[in-house]
Amino acid sequence: MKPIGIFGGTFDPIHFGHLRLAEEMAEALELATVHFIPAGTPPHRTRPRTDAHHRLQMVQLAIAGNPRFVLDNREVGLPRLSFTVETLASLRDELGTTQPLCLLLGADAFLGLTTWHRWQDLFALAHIAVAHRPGFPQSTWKDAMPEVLRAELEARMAHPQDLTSAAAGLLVTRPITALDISATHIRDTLRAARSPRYLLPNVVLDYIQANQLYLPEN
Ligand SMILES: Nc1ncnc2c1ncn2[C@@H]1O[C@H](COP(=O)(O)OP(=O)(O)OP(=O)(O)O)[C@@H](O)[C@H]1O
Ligand SMILES: O=C(O)c1ccc[n+]([C@@H]2O[C@H](COP(=O)([O-])O)[C@@H](O)[C@H]2O)c1
Repeated sequence: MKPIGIFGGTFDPIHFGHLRLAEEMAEALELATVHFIPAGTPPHRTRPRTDAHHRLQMVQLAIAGNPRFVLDNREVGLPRLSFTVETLASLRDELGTTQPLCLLLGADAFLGLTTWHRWQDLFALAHIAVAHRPGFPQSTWKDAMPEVLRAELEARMAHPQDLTSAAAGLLVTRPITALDISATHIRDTLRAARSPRYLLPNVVLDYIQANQLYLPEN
């Protein structure tokens, strides 16, 4: 059974770094689908400045036309913090115990994994696939990673083709096209009244402009 990719993010706004990660991981790991799950109230950072309905809409516009990409709004409706372990548990309840699930993370998110709520339980619910990200070269991961996470990496390291052999519990790391794009940079660019064109899809930029998001005073 092909794995289903789970890709959570604040997506404030979604950009080509996110979309290439999802596309290249879907191809390399032969994912059936990738579920984009915008965070409601993320546990680890200040509340996103942009309303969830705008972030959902921008993801919807960005992934339209890609038959493998799906928008999943289960986190934004939550009246509380959205913890990934709970999101994966709810997906597991829906999809059954045998369906391989694969949580997609950029390297920066992976390096912070031990700070996540019940992080060690994540491996019982899904595989984890880590994409390289500019600024976080793999040669520095070992030093940047707590010893407990390094032990998990060594014990669980697998190849993409192994992900169909179990429903959860394996770790893969993949180089992807290095795009040094961040939502922070896009927000800063817009607030400075400069153009972020070609860092994100035109439909998303059109939406941002039509809805006057990321203005200098916001
Ligand atoms: N350019 C990129 N290359 C690889 N992974 C990325 C890239 N941008 C984001 N990601 C990954 O996508 C996921 C969601 O990221 P997020 O929505 O926080 O985007 P961001 O650009 O890092 O945002 P911000 O600048 O607001 O922190 C995370 O796992 C993150 O590591
Ligand atoms: O569950 C947690 O404790 C947890 C802590 C930090 C981040 N996450 C999730 O990781 C994903 C990427 O986060 P971010 O900040 O890079 O957008 C997003 O889905 C967050 O909800 C989850």
